[in-house]
Amino acid sequence: MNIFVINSGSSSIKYQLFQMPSTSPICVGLIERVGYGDATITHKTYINGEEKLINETMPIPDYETGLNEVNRLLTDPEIGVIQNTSDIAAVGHRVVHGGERFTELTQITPEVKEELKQTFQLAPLHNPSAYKGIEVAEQIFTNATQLAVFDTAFHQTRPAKAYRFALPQSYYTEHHIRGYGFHGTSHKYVSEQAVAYLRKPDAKLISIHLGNGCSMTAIQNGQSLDTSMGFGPLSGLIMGTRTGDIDPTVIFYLVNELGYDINRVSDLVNKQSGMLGLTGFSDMRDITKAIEAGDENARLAYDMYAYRIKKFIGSYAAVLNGIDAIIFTAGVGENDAQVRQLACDDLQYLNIHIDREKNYTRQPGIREINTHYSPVKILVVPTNEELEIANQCYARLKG
Ligand SMILES: Nc1ncnc2c1ncn2[C@@H]1O[C@H](COP(=O)(O)OP(=O)(O)O)[C@@H](O)[C@H]1O
Ligand SMILES: CC(=O)OP(=O)(O)O
Ligand SMILES: [Mg+2]
Repeated sequence: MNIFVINSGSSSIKYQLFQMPSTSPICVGLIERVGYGDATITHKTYINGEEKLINETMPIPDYETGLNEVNRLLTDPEIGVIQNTSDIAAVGHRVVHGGERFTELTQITPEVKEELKQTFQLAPLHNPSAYKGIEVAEQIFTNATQLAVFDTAFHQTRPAKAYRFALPQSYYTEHHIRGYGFHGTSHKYVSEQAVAYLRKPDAKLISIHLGNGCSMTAIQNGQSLDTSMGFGPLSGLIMGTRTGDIDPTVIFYLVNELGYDINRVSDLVNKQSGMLGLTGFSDMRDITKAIEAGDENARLAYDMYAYRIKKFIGSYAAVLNGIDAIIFTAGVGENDAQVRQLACDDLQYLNIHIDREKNYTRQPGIREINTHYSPVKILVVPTNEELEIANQCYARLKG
């Protein structure tokens, strides 16, 4: 059975085609810079043990164009991996925000789509593009079962004391205003990998997902106890273009004193802030280059980014009453040794000892970067949200 997974992000589309139940990827792809004239497609296929790589740069104005390009590559007579789009049994969609309504994997129906539209305001960078991905996939993969896997689902186990806000009761009961938490599919996947690696099902884990969006989760017995993102994917850590935690008084000031309307505030805190606002770059590789070139703003932004992570490590050590392992994952977490170093340095009090040499040595797969005497393990665990989604979809189809 073939399952196709689409992970529509704020400016990227990640996709993978899996042969199930073996979980072998038949094709893995990434489109970056959707919405720009110079979008790039990286499309890899794996057939009979042979890997082929296709790189293309072209204008991709929207998600529909992007997914049609993916369809073209999948079914191309020469390099295609499927003969016909009906060879795909299911399409799994990553949907970032499920609100209170969607707490587990859900088959997409016209009613579900209507309800998904109600979530656009809650995750404006993500849910509209996921919705678009669903609409296009329904047109391309007409015979496939369309399933949605929500980032918020894994965080359903959090206790009320962790997810409730200190607003009057009715804001929760009538308007469902509460913390939801995101990147759940990734936190679930990497924490399960870590549990298997440690051979400790009740491990106390702090999972640190550092991609474009960034979040941290405290996990025990495979369950999320607390997480740094809230009502929408905006709070907590400093991110590529999002502020993370800021004092809400700033927003009153922008509106009342500087005359901003609320859409401008939303654009500012979601799209113009974070590392982009501080340095002019949202990609950590560009920021590292700027630091090497002596850019003081980039240095400060980088220190702020790591400092915020360190503060959450301390906070979640308290939530968990101890730590067995810290997990770094996603684009920055897996690749940026200096961020890991700064976030874990000087935490001896919490029994965290990072090994500089191991940290800076690159290796594929799960790896341990703590010193041999460190009571707390520090792990780099590559995430694979698409594989986690494919596994969940397969389990549902098998009944
Ligand atoms: N070698 C690297 N060094 C530092 N940062 C990297 C490296 N490779 C990727 N990144 C960072 O990873 C980010 C993307 O991570 P990813 O997990 O793919 O995010 P998302 O899924 O949110 O798009 C990029 O913005 C970039 O900052
Ligand atoms: C929820 C979220 O921020 O997702 P991403 O990191 O893919 O932007
Ligand atoms: Mg991501």
